[in-house]
Amino acid sequence: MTISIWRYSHLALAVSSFLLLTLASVTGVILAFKPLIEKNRSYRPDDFNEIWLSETLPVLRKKYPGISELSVDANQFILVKGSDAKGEKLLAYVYPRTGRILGSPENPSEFFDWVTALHRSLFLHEAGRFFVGLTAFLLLLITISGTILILQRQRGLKRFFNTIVRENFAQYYHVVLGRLSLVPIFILALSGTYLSLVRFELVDTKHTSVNVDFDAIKSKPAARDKDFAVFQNIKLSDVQSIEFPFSEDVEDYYTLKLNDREITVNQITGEILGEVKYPAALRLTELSLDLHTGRTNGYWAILLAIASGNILFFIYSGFTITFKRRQGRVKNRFTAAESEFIILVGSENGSTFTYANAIHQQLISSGKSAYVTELDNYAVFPKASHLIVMTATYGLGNPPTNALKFEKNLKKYPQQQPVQFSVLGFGSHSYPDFCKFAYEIDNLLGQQSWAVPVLEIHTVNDKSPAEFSHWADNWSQYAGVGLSVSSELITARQERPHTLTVASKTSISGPGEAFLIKLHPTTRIPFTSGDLLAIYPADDHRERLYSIGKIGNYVQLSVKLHEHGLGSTYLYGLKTGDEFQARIDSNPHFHFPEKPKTVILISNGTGIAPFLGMIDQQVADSDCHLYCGFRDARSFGLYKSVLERDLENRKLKSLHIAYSRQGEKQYVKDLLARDSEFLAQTLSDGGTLMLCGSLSMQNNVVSLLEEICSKQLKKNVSYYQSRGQVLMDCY
Ligand SMILES: Cc1cc2nc3c(=O)[nH]c(=O)nc-3n(C[C@H](O)[C@H](O)[C@H](O)COP(=O)(O)O)c2cc1C
Repeated sequence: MTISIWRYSHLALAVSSFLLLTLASVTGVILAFKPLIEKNRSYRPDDFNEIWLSETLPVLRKKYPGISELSVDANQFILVKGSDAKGEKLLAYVYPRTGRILGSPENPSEFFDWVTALHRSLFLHEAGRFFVGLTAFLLLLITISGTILILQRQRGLKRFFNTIVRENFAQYYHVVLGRLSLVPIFILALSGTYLSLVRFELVDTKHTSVNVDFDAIKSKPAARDKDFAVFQNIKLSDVQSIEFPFSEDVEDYYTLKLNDREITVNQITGEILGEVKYPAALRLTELSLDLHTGRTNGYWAILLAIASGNILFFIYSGFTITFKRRQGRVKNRFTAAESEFIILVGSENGSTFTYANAIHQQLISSGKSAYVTELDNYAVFPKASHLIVMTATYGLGNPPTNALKFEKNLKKYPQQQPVQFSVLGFGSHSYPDFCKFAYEIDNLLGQQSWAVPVLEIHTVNDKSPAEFSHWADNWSQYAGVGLSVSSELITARQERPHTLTVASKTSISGPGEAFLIKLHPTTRIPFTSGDLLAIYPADDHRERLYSIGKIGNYVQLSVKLHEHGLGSTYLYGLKTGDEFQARIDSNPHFHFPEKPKTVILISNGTGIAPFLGMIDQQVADSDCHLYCGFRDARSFGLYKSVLERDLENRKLKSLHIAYSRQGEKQYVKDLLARDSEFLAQTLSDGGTLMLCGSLSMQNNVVSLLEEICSKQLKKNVSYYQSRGQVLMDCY
């Protein structure tokens, strides 16, 4: 069953029972102190477990000839009733071996009686008892659904006690304490439910008393009571109560109510006159009482008090979690049908809605029609020009509960006009399948004919505001929609702290061609290949990002000159020795693997830029392969000599080039299809694939990889993406 059903059941049960549960828990905590206070009076003989009836009954009867009854209470205090040697009323706790009086029973505490009545029946008699019983049963179901939720969260029994990822205080302690108090709460709930069933006679605990055949009672052979075999074989610890013979007449006998049966004993001969075993249900009732009240064991009583206290905490933390989840819900001003910007959210605990709402509000305040909804509400959006998907990942890289139907709906409702999309994954590196569901959605959208990627997928680790604002900056640039920088979540990032000097630049004959530009940071800045250079060509808010190849200590960019291109025209206009202000952003998700196995670099066009740096940073005999696509041999010419040298130096193990406008007219995807077995082997051996270039190349390559992975590895690409084995930085 899916996580949602269990979660909703857990919540529904908690909602329906929380008032009574609060009352039962508060009174439960108080009542747990009752046995502790009672046990504090020490009338329990130290050798309680060692005393045989033959060692105590004759002594007591001799000392108190008028004794009528002996009972052993839950505290293992021995109470005798009747009259003493002087004929006075006897009601006292005694030491059973000597009959010495230890103390008298105190009047029951009015306070505890009051709390007990409240706990058992809410002072509402039978109706109250029914509701209390029902609450115990609901608690049992809450415990079961809670256990299943923990099992799902921890991905199985083996990892049940593994570390819990701390999302927030309420969530963390709800699970941590839930795991610890699971057993006592389960026992409390089960025993409480059972006792209610007994109370309403839905469980049959009746038993018949022993039938004594008076005609068969013998008065011979007489024996001394201390020699009775039956007394020599029963310990005081097995006894609930004993009725003494009323007189010395042979027809009066002992009645022994033991823990598991009742027997009657001839007082002259010691012969057993009759025996009745209690039904299992009655024994279970006693056990339930012991377990539910902690009356027989002080440590258990303390544990019950803690568990009851925990229930109160679960009520608080459970509702806090639910409240947080609901907090993020959205109020839309526009309908889905009239909105240009559609924001789809996949969220389990609501935090992703906070980010979606921030973007929604900014779009609305800049005069756009925007609509936020859950991923499952995906449909045809007739006016949409932009689709933003923000989604969390749960469990084994699964969708959150409000995104389960998305894939089906996506196939069912193709958009009728081109829609630009961008996917932002929310996740945590504490889980092995980092943002896996977001990768899946990005790949799925990439395969839709109407969907036009605006940006490479971005991810946000542990709700990092910096990563979120990085995406927001990029999206706003590429989608051409200004997002106000006043939002708390989206920080303005137009700082240009780094000064760079142009060290060299290659020449081209005109727009459409690519050039290499080498820049030298004037101060020492830690950076590496795959990081990004942000420039502000018009000295305003407009930012252009370029992927860096680190060559020695130089920042090398490979740039295609676009006619009227803001960034490329600016960069091509720079001369050797010129200085300008920019910013180098670390881009760790696209760094060369630290402990590389086989690494396959895949690019088209100027996407080769970071790879030139990565290859340059290798040592000889590295297991690094480059698959790159160009229009023709001329466009490859810019990189030819460097790559041939890298091959010679064995920094690059193999080079595969596809020309799209020359010879066989191949794309990089065709080369990869040819070497599909090598790709599959690399992934299954833990190697890495890195993609840089155009988003359309990325889409083609991802669909090919999807095919290779499902056929040869029986996995989705997103599986490898979420494990950092398929890295992409496309634009
Ligand atoms: C039980 C649980 C399982 C999670 N599983 C994953 C996971 O497999 N991969 C991942 O990247 N993040 C995982 N996360 C992290 C969430 O996706 C991340 O915290 C996200 O920001 C939560 O968004 P939400 O509050 O909108 O649901 C998990 C979080 C929890 C509590």
